[in-house]
Amino acid sequence: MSATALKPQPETAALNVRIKRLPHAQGLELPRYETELAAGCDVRAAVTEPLTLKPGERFMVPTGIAIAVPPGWEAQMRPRSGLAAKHGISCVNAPGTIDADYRGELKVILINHGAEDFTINRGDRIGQMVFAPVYQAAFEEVDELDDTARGSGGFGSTGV
Ligand SMILES: O=c1ccn([C@H]2C[C@H](O)[C@@H](COP(=O)(O)OP(=O)(O)OP(=O)(O)O)O2)c(=O)[nH]1
Ligand SMILES: [Mg+2]
Repeated sequence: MSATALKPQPETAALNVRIKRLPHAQGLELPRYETELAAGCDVRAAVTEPLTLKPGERFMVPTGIAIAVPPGWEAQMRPRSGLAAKHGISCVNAPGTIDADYRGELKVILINHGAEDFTINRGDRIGQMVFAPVYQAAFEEVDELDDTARGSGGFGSTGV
């Protein structure tokens, strides 16, 4: 990759995404990129009252928003590293997959891997969405696949 290609390209056009605020998200910030070149935009908890996750507990936390991901794209719902490092909070299904044809409320399936109770308040930034291009595969059934050096070796076959 050339040095030019490695430079940030702030002029890159953003992806247009329609977003709908649901009634229980009144007054909440919409997803936002916290820094100029952030990959993920933070989504907020649209809980009406504080929600406490005990160690080991999980909960589908509402975000109060619905989006229309453009065809050929997906949104990934990912954990925030600060919550993970400080409190052991993650997404059970990380990265969550938001399909381009999904129109329901976005939820963040949080789990408390920490040793302490963790309380989520209305408006807390609980996850981040990353938009990525996707292809659907056109599967072609065959009797044999081509040989490779790896073959069927996997799951640690190259050592640790
Ligand atoms: O973290 C997530 C993951 C998924 N979803 C929503 C959007 C996604 O398009 C839909 C279905 O997700 P997925 O395909 O991962 O779940 P599934 O268990 O396969 O459900 P379905 O049968 O509805 O596809 O649920 C979220 O709101 N948050
Ligand atoms: Mg699915």
